[in-house]
Amino acid sequence: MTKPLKDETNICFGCSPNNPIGLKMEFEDDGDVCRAYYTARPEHMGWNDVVHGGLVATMLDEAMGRWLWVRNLITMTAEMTIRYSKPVPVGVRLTVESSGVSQKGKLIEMTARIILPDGSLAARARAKFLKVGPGNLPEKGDAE
Ligand SMILES: CCCCCCCC(=O)SCCNC(=O)CCNC(=O)[C@H](O)C(C)(C)COP(=O)(O)OP(=O)(O)OC[C@H]1O[C@@H](n2cnc3c(N)ncnc32)[C@H](O)[C@@H]1OP(=O)(O)O
Repeated sequence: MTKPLKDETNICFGCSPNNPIGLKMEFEDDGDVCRAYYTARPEHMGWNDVVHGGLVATMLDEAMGRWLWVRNLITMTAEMTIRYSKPVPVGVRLTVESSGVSQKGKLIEMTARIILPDGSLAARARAKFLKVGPGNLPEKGDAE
């Protein structure tokens, strides 16, 4: 298994509780989906109570990276496309979800989305991750 994410040497900007300026996202696995409930803070704002687009990308990247990490897939983000459909407000409970799409050799395609409290889709990402370590994408429905 990969290094535990709660390890005190983990200072990941997205998920570590040890990074004083990090997002501190907390994920749970729900079958084939990795999910975080996250409320962005005022310091995450671009302007006008809207979360900075780069941090929206970070949340999506983190969700996909996390999905892979807990499945022992050691990867790096190689490409990511984001559709920003609605402004993501600070101070509201967001649902950030990711799932695996496909694998071809070292290339793993992933998807992620941010859902607002009213159930509408605010942003979605498609990304390619390149494997830099062992492991393969589980078949759909495979339990952890
Ligand atoms: C819990 C943890 C959560 C973490 C979430 C955060 C994750 C991150 O943000 S990681 C940081 C951001 N990403 C990076 O810094 C990555 C920087 N890039 C790199 O290090 C390298 O380019 C890396 C590792 C992606 C690929 O390097 P390397 O293995 O040498 O790849 P390379 O030889 O160029 O390509 C391998 C194959 O993949 C293909 N490939 C590479 N990139 C792409 C792409 N974007 N799309 C399609 N194919 C690609 C190449 O064409 C090549 O194919 P083939 O073998 O058929 O010729």
